[in-house]
Amino acid sequence: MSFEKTPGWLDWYAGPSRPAFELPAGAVDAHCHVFGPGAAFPYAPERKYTPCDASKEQLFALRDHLGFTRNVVVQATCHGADNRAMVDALRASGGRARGVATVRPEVTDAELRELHEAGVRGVRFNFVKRLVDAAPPQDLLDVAERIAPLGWHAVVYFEAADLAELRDFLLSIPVPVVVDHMGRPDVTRDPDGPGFRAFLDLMRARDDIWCKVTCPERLSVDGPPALDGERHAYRDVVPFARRVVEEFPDRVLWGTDWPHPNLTDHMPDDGLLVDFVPHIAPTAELQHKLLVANPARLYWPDAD
Ligand SMILES: O=C(O)c1cc(C(=O)O)oc(=O)c1
Repeated sequence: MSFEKTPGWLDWYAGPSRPAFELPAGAVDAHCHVFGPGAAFPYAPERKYTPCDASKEQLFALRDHLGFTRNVVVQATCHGADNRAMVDALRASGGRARGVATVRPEVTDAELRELHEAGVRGVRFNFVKRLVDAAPPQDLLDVAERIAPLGWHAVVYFEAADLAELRDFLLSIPVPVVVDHMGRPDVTRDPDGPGFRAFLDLMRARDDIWCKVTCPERLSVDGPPALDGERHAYRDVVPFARRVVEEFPDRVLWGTDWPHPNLTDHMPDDGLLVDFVPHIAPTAELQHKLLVANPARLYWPDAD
């Protein structure tokens, strides 16, 4: 099957630079995706965008180029609940990738076990309206009950404006919760103001809520973008991410978000994106927790 990508959609950046920041040994890119290729793994009929292809081989090449050891491949919404492309990447990784799946309430226990055996350790609940038609909360809670015995967690993606409405639901999820992209704060606001305080309060409400301090390229309003050798990209996002890293050093994760779905303004150089890390995690200890120890605890708890 051949697909035509959504107009205005930018392809991922080929030939990224090597980061100036040297990643610690064992670093995990804890948020990235594969797209298709569409000819082998067709995009879902219910998708809200059609991406360019971004294969597992290209993901693994980026991992090696940037200096990561492992990946967490998160099911992208363009594949709906068809996890085959993501699972194919996990199986090809030789144990160097774990996954987060999207499942429907009717998923069988045998299917969940098969996903587990492939390396899946979580499910994704998405509330971003431009990406999905959100499932009824009770369906999601039923799924969460089903995955609890497997030791999985729920990855949730929502907009800051929807947090007040979602808060009680999020707090009722009976497994650990990982919030994508800091709950998408409005970085033109004060990081000490009510909007981001509501997010930090959510993190404080349970000690098993984690946060991905990811996607500065999506959240930034005044850049400058991680392009053309820029060493201080996305400065407006730094106070938000750093706040989370410093208050919750043992519950933060970082990832590239490659291949950066739905960017229409600019496409970051992933090498320069890695150089964002020391701005938000300024000490070697914080960097090690963020990039190595935390993702290892969540995704490879049995590894030595
Ligand atoms: O903000 C986005 O557009 C976005 C989309 C997806 C997805 O389509 O799965 O995943 C992300 O992490 C971010």
